[in-house]
Amino acid sequence: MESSASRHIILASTSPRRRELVASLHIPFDVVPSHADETTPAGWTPEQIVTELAMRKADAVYRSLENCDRHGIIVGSDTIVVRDDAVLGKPKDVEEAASMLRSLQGRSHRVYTGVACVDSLTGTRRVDYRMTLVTMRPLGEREIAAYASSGEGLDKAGAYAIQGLGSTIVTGIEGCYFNVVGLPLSLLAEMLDSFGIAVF
Ligand SMILES: Cc1cn([C@H]2C[C@H](O)[C@@H](COP(=O)(O)OP(=O)(O)OP(=O)(O)O)O2)c(=O)[nH]c1=O
Repeated sequence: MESSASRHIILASTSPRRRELVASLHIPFDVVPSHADETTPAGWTPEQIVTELAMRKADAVYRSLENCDRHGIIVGSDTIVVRDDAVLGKPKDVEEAASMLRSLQGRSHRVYTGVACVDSLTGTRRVDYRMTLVTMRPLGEREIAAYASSGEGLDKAGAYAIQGLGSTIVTGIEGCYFNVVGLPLSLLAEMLDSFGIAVF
């Protein structure tokens, strides 16, 4: 069996943000969306949720590529927003987006992203996560309604995008910015290094 995958990433994601972030590493990559089931049992901790879902996404692609000659490190990732003990995923509509924003404004919350890497040749796997603390300024009802209906947060955990118009409502972060956007690049680089792939 060959020891490690070639210098190539297979991104198990439909997210255009993750694609852009991986591109910034200048490592050749391609994208294979995973469509893994993203439900988890009640009572799981944020760390459990993001590490399990990141691995589910990478593993679904690993299994779909069996007996195929595409090789590389398969990368799966999952992001959630946690307010007190409530886990916020992506809102289902503008109304739910508004209610998420109402609960996040004027305070801090945590953003967790899990990252899983699976070597397509050996099946060797690793998973880890990062957490970033994000503070949002107070928002009035009119602002909440206007931002929610802009649609920017509809496909994002917590119903906002720090990298977009959401940048104007976030007043501070503690931790990795890229973790909030969906892929902590310093963690990914560390994990790739452990598979023998140096970023530079
Ligand atoms: C909080 C926040 C989240 N997000 C995004 C990152 C993730 O793409 C998304 C959370 O959904 P995920 O389920 O983690 O990912 P996804 O469905 O977009 O893509 P895939 O599962 O195919 O990889 O929210 C931002 O882009 N900006 C932000 O500020």
